[in-house]
Amino acid sequence: MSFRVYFVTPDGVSDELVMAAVRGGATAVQLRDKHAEDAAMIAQARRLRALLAPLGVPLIVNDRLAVALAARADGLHIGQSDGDPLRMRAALGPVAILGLSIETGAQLAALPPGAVDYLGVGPVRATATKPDHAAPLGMDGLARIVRAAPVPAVAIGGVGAPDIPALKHMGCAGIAVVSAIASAPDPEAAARDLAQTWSHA
Ligand SMILES: Cc1ncc(COP(=O)(O)OP(=O)(O)O)c(N)n1
Ligand SMILES: Cc1nc(C(=O)O)sc1CCOP(=O)(O)O
Ligand SMILES: [Mg+2]
Repeated sequence: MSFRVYFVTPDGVSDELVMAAVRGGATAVQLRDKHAEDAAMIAQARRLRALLAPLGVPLIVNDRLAVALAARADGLHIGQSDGDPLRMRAALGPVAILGLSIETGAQLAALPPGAVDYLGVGPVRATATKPDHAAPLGMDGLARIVRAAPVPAVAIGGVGAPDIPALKHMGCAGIAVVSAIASAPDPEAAARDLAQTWSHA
């Protein structure tokens, strides 16, 4: 799996927007909707999985283990207060992709060995997309965590194309973005710009 351009969806995302991001070059998709009913999220995750699987693009579900299981998603992303990673791993099985948010060096130090496949590290900067975000790490704080990470780490929170060279060179496996794609006038072109910038960095 490649996390180079990891599209994290805004609430209420359309299937069309997700597919535009993937046409542009998004390599992974996280269905994140903080307000949808479980049933609606399961239905959308099933549709997206059917569209994305033939393209080799994994679908990760944010927060909701039951949705990930019901939709046979490729994986689940959890935060520090979303449950025990070891319990999630046991429920998902060994093949599923499990991601965990890391906001501090102390959280990284407490990571149970072997529990998760990747880390989402952030926020790099303050972002209106997640009003309850932790204190921004800045590039230096991010680099300290990324360099110590035992599994691939993606940068999240207020990041965009201009950050890519620095993030790639510090060792990030990719960038996870909402607004850099979803709020762009042309989401497909924005995803293409992120993917090409990553390739050339
Ligand atoms: C790739 C990635 N990294 C971090 C997060 C944030 O997860 P969390 O801290 O659980 O916050 P919410 O997204 O649930 O608001 C993420 N979703 N994806
Ligand atoms: C979903 C999410 N998690 C974050 C974290 O720091 O864990 S920041 C964030 C929102 C990222 O959106 P944008 O790319 O628009 O800044
Ligand atoms: Mg969460």
